[in-house]
Amino acid sequence: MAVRALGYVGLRARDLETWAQFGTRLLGLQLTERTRGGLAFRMDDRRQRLVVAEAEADGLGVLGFELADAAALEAMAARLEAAGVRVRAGERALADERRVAALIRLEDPLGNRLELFHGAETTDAPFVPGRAISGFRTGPLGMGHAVLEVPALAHVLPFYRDLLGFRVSDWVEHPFRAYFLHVNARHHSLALIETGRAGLHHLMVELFHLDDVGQGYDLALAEPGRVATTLGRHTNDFMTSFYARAPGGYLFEYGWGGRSIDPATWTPARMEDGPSLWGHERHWGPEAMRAQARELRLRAGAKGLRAPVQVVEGNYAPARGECPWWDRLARGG
Ligand SMILES: Cc1ccc(O)c(O)c1CC[C@@H]1C(=O)CC[C@]2(C)C(=O)CC[C@@H]12
Ligand SMILES: [Fe+2]
Repeated sequence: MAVRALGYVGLRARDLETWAQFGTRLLGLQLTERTRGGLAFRMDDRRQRLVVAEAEADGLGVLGFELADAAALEAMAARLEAAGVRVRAGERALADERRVAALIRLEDPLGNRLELFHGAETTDAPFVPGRAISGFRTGPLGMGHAVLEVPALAHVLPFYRDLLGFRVSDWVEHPFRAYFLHVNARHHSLALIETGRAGLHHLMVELFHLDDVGQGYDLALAEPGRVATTLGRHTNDFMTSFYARAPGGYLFEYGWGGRSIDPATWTPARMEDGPSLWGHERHWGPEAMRAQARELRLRAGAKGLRAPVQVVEGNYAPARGECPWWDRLARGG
């Protein structure tokens, strides 16, 4: 019955052309369709991962959460209805448009549209990215994560946690309140930040290679106002990322190196070390960055005393036999 992954996302945009450029040239998505007053993008072997519909206002259209099969979907629909949530069957035409076998439609307590589905269509046609990237880390981890701004956590958290079955990875109390929720080995597929507003804060997509993120950062830096934060690494999911302003006001987090958790043994904990090991500073442009350098140096020094992030063979740590001193000192070989 449980939600397995963030399967797809629908956005609403006033200017499709600008979005098409952003999606392909910066993010590296494959634009597959420009019809029905909208855009469709691929990220992997799925026929479709992101759709952008032409609309009066920019923002979130729908979050598509994936369940295992028809039985799981049916059980979830029954559970939601029993709890008093209005659930509508997705029409055949909508399922076709989403390229899934079946779906149900509902709204979260804030009115954000959700679709629960199973049976996403895949294709053997190769993924052709919009710029030269190695590819997106998806599969069982889903397409990435979504972060929603909420006026009050108390009105929304019980819905996702207790009804839809999302599990808490960790939470923050200062300087803002936020909850990070998982449904698979991705540290969070959904997060809720209490800002007093309602809406989409950001979407995160994860790349296979750090170079994809670094080159994306270079491209974003070349456009005035595109970069919202500097490159940085998060304390909770270890994601190395930067945030880009998408056309429409919300952000896209472009990341690499996120940890995989084991949901069976994970224990939720309060985050105490701030959002980032380093970086993720508000980006002001080159002039202001130079002026801010002293403060950044001090902050980097303070953060540098922290314990290292999880050591993963061949990734954060050299592979066995590759670096003798590491084998001796860190591995105790
Ligand atoms: C804290 C955190 C951990 C992992 C994430 O994937 C993630 O997006 C975050 C949120 C980071 C951070 C925030 O919560 C407040 C608003 C911030 C400062 C931004 O404007 C960009 C980064 C955001
Ligand atoms: Fe994020």
